[in-house]
Amino acid sequence: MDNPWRDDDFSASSACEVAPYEILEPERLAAESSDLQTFTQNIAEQPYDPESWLLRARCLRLLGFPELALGDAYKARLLVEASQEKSTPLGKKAFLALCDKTRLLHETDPRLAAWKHLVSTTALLEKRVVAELQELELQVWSELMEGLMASNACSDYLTLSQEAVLRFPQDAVFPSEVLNAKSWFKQRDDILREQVNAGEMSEEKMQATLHNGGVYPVAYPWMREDFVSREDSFLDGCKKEFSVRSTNSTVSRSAIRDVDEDDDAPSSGDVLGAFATKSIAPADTVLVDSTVAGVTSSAERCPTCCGRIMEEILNDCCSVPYCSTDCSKTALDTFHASVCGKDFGFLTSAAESAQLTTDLSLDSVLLLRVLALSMQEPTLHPLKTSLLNRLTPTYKNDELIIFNFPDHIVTPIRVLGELGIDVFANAAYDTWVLHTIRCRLQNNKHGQTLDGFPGTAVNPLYSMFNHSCAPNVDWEHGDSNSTLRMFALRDVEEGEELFISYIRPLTMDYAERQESLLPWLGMECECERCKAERPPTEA
Ligand SMILES: C[S@@+](CC[C@H](N)C(=O)[O-])C[C@H]1O[C@@H](n2cnc3c(N)ncnc32)[C@H](O)[C@@H]1O
Repeated sequence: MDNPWRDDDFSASSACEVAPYEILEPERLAAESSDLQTFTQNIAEQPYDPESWLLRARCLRLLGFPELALGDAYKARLLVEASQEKSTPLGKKAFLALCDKTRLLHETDPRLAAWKHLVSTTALLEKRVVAELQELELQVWSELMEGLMASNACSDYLTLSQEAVLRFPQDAVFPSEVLNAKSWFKQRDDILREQVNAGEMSEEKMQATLHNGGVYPVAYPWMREDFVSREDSFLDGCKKEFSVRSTNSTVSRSAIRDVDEDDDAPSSGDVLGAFATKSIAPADTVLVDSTVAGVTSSAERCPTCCGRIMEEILNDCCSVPYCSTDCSKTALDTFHASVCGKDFGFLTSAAESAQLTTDLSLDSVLLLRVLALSMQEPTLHPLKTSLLNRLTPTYKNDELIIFNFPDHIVTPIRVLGELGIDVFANAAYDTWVLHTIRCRLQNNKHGQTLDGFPGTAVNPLYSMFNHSCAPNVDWEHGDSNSTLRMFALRDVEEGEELFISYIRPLTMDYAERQESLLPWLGMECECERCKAERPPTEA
């Protein structure tokens, strides 16, 4: 966020259905984006001052990024609550930060000169800060509610406003927030119920929509170019990975998203795909791809490959069992050191009750794995580490990415804390980084059910395959682990792009396929079958 703001293709993530976001007028935008840099700088200098986080939260919401505003407002809340207790190291640091700031302001701001006597002794200063904290706390809760509204998190808004009324019974405003939230929730419930009754929406989707908010996945305007697209060196490295795993395929630039029909030039954009390097016969293996980050609902499977553990293999450091010496070594080399001895029971016990591969509790365990992997490449920014650097999100997307406060703000911040990352002082794991990681995972992970246990995984080479509604490749994995075998569905010629299908069943008609694919593609499917079936008005 301390990088200069890229004005060119800035779009907001806010998608509030009750008060749609409007991009600020240029002058206001310039002022807020400059404030954003100032607040970011203030946070870098004094990360434990809750007020700086609150100010930046407000600024981020006004700029159209409520999911980030909520991250900052939640950090402000944690700091306020800790400093009210003062018993923890965090509380002491936060209280001290506020005391220092208050004293300095009274010493240097001419408008406060007349009030200097109010902070002239330590006891007076502390009394003043305690009063400021009460005021700050109310502002933080109000900001959280604003953020929840702007991120469409109607259900969380209702819960938080009800909590606010209990926590601040004297406050005159919070009861009206509850009324607002209830009326919004009912309105949403009625609209969705009508869609279910009309057969336009499944009951399952209705419940997810009712209880979750959503934001547009966007490239944040302060992101460096190499966070938005991958360098050529990545392509070279990925070609080498293919050459180890496959005798008949490689990765190269794909023209799948080049919608300009007259342009015959190879794609210059950052869109890659898998290609046959020789002819491939039906059922022949294209490649075998082991998972780098796979999780299941069972705590009893191998942490590395999600396989069954027939004979327990242990490392020297702790009693976590693996299914093989390869897996125990991979764990040590790539992620285990970051989690060893730490308690993530709150995540794994939630995941154990997952019924579907899309359960958000599985996503949280996957996020933990990905963070643990990135921490073992400490010299790189998390978004540049070997797994995350390869994954692309879909930014040009009219479809919202699910967002809710417990799963996407509270849990990730707790996970980072358990991993030993100071979420206040370590900007490398700021909320925009976490949210970008989520968008990348969302676009590249796949569901897996092993021996009846639902799970989710990212397989590094599989994630390079584009989609076609008439695929020439399919993939399978047994119950034994998350390793995927990709195989040809028909004769494939040398040089042909290799496509899998992201959706099932492929018997769906054109419109149904587009709807199912939108979350992944963010545009109409550009495969040959869809191009041929596209209704003439849209061609
Ligand atoms: C799993 S990734 C595939 C590899 C990706 N092309 C890359 O460069 O890393 C999925 C993304 O590829 C693009 N894509 C794949 N199939 C597509 C299709 N049929 N039409 C348009 N875009 C497609 C979309 O941007 C999608 O979000």
